[in-house]
Amino acid sequence: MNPLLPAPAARPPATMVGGRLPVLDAAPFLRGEAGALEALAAELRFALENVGFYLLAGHGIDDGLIQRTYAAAKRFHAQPIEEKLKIRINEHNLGYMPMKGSLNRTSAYNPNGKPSVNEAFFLRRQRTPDDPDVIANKPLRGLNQWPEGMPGLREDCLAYMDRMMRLGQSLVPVYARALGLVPDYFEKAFSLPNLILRLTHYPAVEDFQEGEFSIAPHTDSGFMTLLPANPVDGLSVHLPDGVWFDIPHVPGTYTVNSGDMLHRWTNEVFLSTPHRVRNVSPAARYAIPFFFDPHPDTMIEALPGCAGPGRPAKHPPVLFDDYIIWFARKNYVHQQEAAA
Ligand SMILES: O=C(O)CCC(=O)C(=O)O
Ligand SMILES: [Fe+2]
Repeated sequence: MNPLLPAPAARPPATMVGGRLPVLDAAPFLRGEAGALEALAAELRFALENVGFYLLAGHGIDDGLIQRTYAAAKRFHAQPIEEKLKIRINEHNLGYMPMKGSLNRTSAYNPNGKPSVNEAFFLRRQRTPDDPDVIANKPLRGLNQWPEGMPGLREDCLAYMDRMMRLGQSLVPVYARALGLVPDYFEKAFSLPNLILRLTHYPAVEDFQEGEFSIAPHTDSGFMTLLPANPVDGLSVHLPDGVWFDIPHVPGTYTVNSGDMLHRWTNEVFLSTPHRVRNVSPAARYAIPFFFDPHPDTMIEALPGCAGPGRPAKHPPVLFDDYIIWFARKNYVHQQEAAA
C-alpha cells in the first residue's frame, strides 16, 4: 500500500506570537470538524519546518489536572534531600536526579558544558513487576519509584500522564498528514508510546556564571514535548535566524516542540530547535515537560516522502531503543557512572 497522500502546503496560522511563534488551535480538529485535520496539518507543517516550536490552544486538557501536576512538582521538591535521595535516579532514568545531574552532551549548543542548575523527578509509563520488559530488565523500562508519604501525588501524576498520552495519540494523525502520509501511518508506533514526565525544580539564581543555565541550551531527544503554560518565565528558543526568542506566558496553551528523533525520522524536514532556561525571577520555577515518543521497538528511518532522488537519507536507520540508550548515557551523570 502506498502510504503517501497529497501533502498539504505549509501555511502560517492566523496568530503568530511576536510575529514568530505559531499558535495552533486543535479544538476544531479534536471536535471532528470537517476539513479540520487538513487545515491543522498545514499549520503544523509550517510550524515544524520553520520554527520547531508552537503554542497549542484548544487542547482540551483540564486546567485543574495541570495545576495538580505543577503542585506535585512543588511538593516533591519541597521534601528534605534525604527523602528525595531514597529514590535516587537509577539505570532506567527513573526517580530523583539531584541538582546539577545533567550535562546535555548530545548537543553542540552547550560548548562550556556547565551542569544545569536544576533537580528533577522522572516518571515513565507505570509498569508492574510482571511486565515482560521489567522481567527482562530492558533498559529504560523499569518500575517507577514513588516517594513515600505524599498522598495523591502518584494518582495526580498518573492521571496527567494518561491524559497527555491520549492527547499525544490524538495529535499523531496531524503529524502524519503534515508529512503527506495517510492519517493512521504512525498507529503502530504510538499504540503503546514511550512516555516521560519530568517534574523539574529550577531554584532562583541571583547571578548565573558565564555558560551556566537553569537548563543549558539543548535539543530534546524525541518526537514531541508538551509544556503547559508556565507563570514563571525563563524558557527561550533559538530560532533558525539566530534570535533567542522568549516564550511568553499564554494561559491555557501548551508550548510544543519537536525533538531530534522526529528531525531524524523526517530526514531533517522538521526542525529540532535548541532551547534553554534561565530562571532569573526571584522565585523558584517548576516545569512539568511531558515527552511523547514512539514505542522503543520502532525503527527510525527516513519517512516515505522525506527522502528520495534529490534528497538522500541523511542518517542510517536506528532502533528507537538504541537511540534513547545512547542519548541517556551522553546526558546524565549517573548513566556515565554506571557505564564506567
Ligand atoms: O522548563 C522549561 O520550560 C523547558 C524544559 C526543557 O526544555 C526540558 O526539560 O527539556
Ligand atoms: Fe527541552
